[in-house]
Amino acid sequence: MALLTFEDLAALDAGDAQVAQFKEDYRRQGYCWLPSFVSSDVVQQLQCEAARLFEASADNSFRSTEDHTITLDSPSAHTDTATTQQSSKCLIAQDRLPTESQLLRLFRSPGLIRLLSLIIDRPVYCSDDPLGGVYYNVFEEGDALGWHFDRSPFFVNLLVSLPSEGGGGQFEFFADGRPQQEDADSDDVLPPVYEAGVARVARGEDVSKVVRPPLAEGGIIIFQGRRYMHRVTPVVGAGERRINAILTYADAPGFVLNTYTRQTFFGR
Ligand SMILES: O=C(O)CCC(=O)C(=O)O
Ligand SMILES: [Fe+2]
Repeated sequence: MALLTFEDLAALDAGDAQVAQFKEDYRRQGYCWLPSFVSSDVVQQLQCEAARLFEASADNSFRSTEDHTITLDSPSAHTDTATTQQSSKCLIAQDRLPTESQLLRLFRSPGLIRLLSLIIDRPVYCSDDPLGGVYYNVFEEGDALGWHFDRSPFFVNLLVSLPSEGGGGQFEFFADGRPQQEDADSDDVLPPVYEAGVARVARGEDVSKVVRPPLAEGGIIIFQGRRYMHRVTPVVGAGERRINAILTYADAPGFVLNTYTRQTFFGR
């Protein structure tokens, strides 16, 4: 596929073959990949910005370390301990970004919002959360995201800086998507047969359908995180770092995080 920059993509129309391909990828394989979404200059600016914020003050980021189930609940006495997952990472909240940040500009750009709406086939709006609208994730040695299903239907993830070869920090997902639920309220319940399958993957017993999309710095992955179980493998090696930015969009204006989520991931 020819590499399309942000400017090329922002100009695409609903009837464009490229948009149809992204839509089809997203629907059929659970994700679509926009390589080189931002130019290498912008990638470098974002790398510098994130590193500067991260290193300038411990107050600029918050480290969360959690044990959780694959549906992101707290493990209880009834949880199969072999499927309990560990996640740890540091987040740099949106309110720590300088007003002139390219990441803020990208997050709010009408071109990206329009493109997303076309790909996922419904209107999307920027999250209004002052901390969790758009934020950097920093994974250092030993950090990872355990296997999980997201609470929100999709995520938009810009890869800013990847560890070197062999340094881990790989995004992986289980190719069997969870069956679509008729009843939106039952969304957190996994059908028993399906649950047995994902438990084998979460226990590391079955990797036959684990997919590792080839991601690269500067690209964006739009992923159906509530339908497909996914993880980020541990970062391996002193000094290795993985930095990505999550851009949060909602199906209605005015979305904000609840107090619990803000406390857990941003510490305030
Ligand atoms: O950073 C990634 O590749 C995955 C992020 C993710 O799973 C999440 O934010 O829920
Ligand atoms: Fe996720």
